[in-house]
Amino acid sequence: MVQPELVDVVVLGLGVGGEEVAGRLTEAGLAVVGVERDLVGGECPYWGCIPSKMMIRAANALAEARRVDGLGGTVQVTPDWAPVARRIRAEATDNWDDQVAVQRFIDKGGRFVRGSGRIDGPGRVRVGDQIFQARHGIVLGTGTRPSVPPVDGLTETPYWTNRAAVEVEELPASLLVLGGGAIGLELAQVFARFGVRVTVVEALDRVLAVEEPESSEAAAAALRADGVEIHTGVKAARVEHDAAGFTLRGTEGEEFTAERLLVVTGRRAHLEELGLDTVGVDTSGRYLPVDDRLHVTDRIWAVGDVTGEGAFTHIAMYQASIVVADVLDQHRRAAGGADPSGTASVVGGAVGAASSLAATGSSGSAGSVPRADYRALPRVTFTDPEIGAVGLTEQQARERGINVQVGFTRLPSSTRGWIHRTDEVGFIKLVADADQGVLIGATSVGPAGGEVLSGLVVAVHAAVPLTQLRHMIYAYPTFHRAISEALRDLS
Ligand SMILES: Cc1cc2nc3c(=O)[nH]c(=O)nc-3n(C[C@H](O)[C@H](O)[C@H](O)COP(=O)(O)OP(=O)(O)OC[C@H]3O[C@@H](n4cnc5c(N)ncnc54)[C@H](O)[C@@H]3O)c2cc1C
Ligand SMILES: NC(=O)c1ccc[n+]([C@@H]2O[C@H](COP(=O)([O-])OP(=O)(O)OC[C@H]3O[C@@H](n4cnc5c(N)ncnc54)[C@H](O)[C@@H]3O)[C@@H](O)[C@H]2O)c1
Repeated sequence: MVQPELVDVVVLGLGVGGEEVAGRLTEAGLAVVGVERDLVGGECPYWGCIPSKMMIRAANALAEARRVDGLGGTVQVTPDWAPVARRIRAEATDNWDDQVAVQRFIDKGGRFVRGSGRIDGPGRVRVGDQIFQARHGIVLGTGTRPSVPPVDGLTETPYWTNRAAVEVEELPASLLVLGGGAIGLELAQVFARFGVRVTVVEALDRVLAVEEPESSEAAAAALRADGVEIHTGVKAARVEHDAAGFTLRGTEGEEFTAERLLVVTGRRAHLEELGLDTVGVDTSGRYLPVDDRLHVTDRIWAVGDVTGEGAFTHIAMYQASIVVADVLDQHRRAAGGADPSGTASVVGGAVGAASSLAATGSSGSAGSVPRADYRALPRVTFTDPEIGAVGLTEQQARERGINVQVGFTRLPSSTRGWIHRTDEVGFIKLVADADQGVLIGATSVGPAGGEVLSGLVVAVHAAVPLTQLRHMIYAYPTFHRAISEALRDLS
């Protein structure tokens, strides 16, 4: 029988959230074991946010160059994927090697274990034949994997997920994109701008259906302008693959063909793999429900995509800071002024520092542990135009029975939009709670929609009174000045 190693905390999954928790707790002097089966950093740096935004940056540069005609001369644009693929390998992913990230954690004093971890009773984690007993508890940052719909024939075909799309070195002539959400739209536009014939097939009646209907329209219009074919309301029935490529058939007899098929129909947490049954946690849901300090149950926390609070890197980081504060608070209480690391084994040289933390009392009391608050959750879909949103959509607000006011303005009718020649693209939409006199949601679509959003996030987060927002000075002629127009339109 293998003896368990006694440590302070085990972090299972070192993606965005887990890496942050493990690193900061280690820096604070706790004995931390970080377990990762794939690459330290997770989806975002290797197959998600960062490489996809490098692709978008390149595609937008092509699109911007094409806009020179009629504004300042003529430009002949010849797309070339090679520099994009090179940049993703060399600058973003180190050819999908996480050695630097692993070493960073070890240098902080953490103990790194490569492998698939599983909970094995209270406070206990098993990785292969190693067992760790965590004195303070376990943090789950195990993320999600692509959710592949049960379409006849699909799993037998060599379809792409986001990983293959990011790793591609030679572009196909044509691409079918199943799923018109954030990933589908961002990647569809990139590939279209590099000359790929792209078709998006979406089951719902509009793309980007989680956002305002006006956002869906703007995204669809922009992609169509780039040559993307968009089909909504299609229920995929069957997928076939042969030497010529893929055929996707819909339940109404629709037929779409392309050289490659990219499946981006959402993500799924694989809770059944985590051994949560050994601690009495129900895993029948889609995600792992957590309270506002990210507790799943006693001494088990979760961060990031696995919590289902929003699949965004900024959510994982936000939640990580709360977990770090909560674990340190628990650690200090457990120490009771004595050397708290005395009962834990020496892990990666971390021993001893925990007592200095207890002595300085630097992390505040239980009352100071911040609580998670998602009212002002920002989202940005990095299509061109960017689609930024915060808080509730109009429909969500109405469904909650709020006395809603809506303000809307089109960017092309603002001075900056007109100068910039945004054509028919871009708008600001505000959703206000008329009784409270504050904004509870907003959408900003335009060339810098994600950046313009920041002021609106502050307004929703801090519940800035509408009277204050109306009496603010908005620089002329900026894109964000359109917010003052939308405020005037609130009714
Ligand atoms: C194409 C794409 C583009 C995106 N763009 C953006 C963007 O622009 N902005 C944004 O905010 N978000 C974006 N996201 C979402 C973002 O990548 C995720 O929200 C983020 O990665 C979540 O971090 P996480 O730590 O929860 O999970 P992950 O990053 O998924 O990490 C979880 C880690 O846990 C490991 N793991 C799982 N189970 C175990 C186990 N049992 N034992 C050991 N290790 C385990 C996995 O190997 C993985 O490394 C994008 C995602 C994709 C796919
Ligand atoms: N810019 C960003 O912040 C960014 C970018 C990419 C991804 N992400 C995150 O990653 C998450 C996952 O992205 P995603 O695009 O895979 O998921 P998503 O849930 O955003 O979109 C999936 C889309 O696929 C559709 N769909 C589902 N089943 C289908 C089927 N059988 N046939 C056709 N369409 C189907 C859904 O209706 C939906 O529109 C997002 O929720 C987002 O939080 C964020």
